[in-house]
Amino acid sequence: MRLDPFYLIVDSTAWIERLVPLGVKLVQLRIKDMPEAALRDEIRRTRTVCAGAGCQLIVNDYWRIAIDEGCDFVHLGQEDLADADVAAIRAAGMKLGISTHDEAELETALAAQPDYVALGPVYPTVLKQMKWAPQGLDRLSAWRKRIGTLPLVAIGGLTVERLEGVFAHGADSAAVVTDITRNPDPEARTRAWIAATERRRQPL
Ligand SMILES: Cc1ncc(COP(=O)(O)OP(=O)(O)O)c(N)n1
Ligand SMILES: Cc1nc(C(=O)O)sc1CCOP(=O)(O)O
Ligand SMILES: [Mg+2]
Repeated sequence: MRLDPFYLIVDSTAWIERLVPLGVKLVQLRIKDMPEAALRDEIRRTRTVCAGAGCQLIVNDYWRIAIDEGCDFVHLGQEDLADADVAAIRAAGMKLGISTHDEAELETALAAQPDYVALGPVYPTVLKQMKWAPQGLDRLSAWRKRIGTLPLVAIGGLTVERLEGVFAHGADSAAVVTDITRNPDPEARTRAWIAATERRRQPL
């Protein structure tokens, strides 16, 4: 499996309706603290938008709802994974991406036979408080050596200007939130990400 080199992460269908039509091919819906009925509605609407745009949707955290709604890819962190029924995720035919922040987490993730692993935060992030110091680029290279050809996602503090560094150190895909959503012109910044990753993009 190949991941698009530009991995957008947003917290609403509204963002997805706004940015996916620009040419985004890989997006994660990462919603926190929403009542279940509203969450289901967001996932359902996002799924429709992504299907129409030929964009791979990855649902963060809510693997049960993702199964119910016929989604085909979920992302889980280590705590999510500990509570999840990976066999049920697989039985539903879903792909699974897993977060890692240190070697022990990487071993736990690999034991679940994921479809990608994410390493973060590569750079400092302002999105959420992290208990890990920034990993740095050499850590990406170490992950690349350890995981062979398994897709590797870099996340945390990424910007257009930092892309070449993460790809040169072994990342297949670069995940981003605030460089786009807190940019004064999110559409222009999305186009800049698409352009900067164009030569690494392959048709889905
Ligand atoms: C691509 C990607 N990498 C890492 C994360 C973080 O997942 P997690 O550690 O479960 O934290 P939350 O995002 O759920 O707060 C991610 N979502 N996506
Ligand atoms: C959601 C998330 N997970 C991370 C991890 O390291 O697991 S870093 C992160 C935040 C990414 O946002 P930004 O691109 O704004 O830094
Ligand atoms: Mg999570």
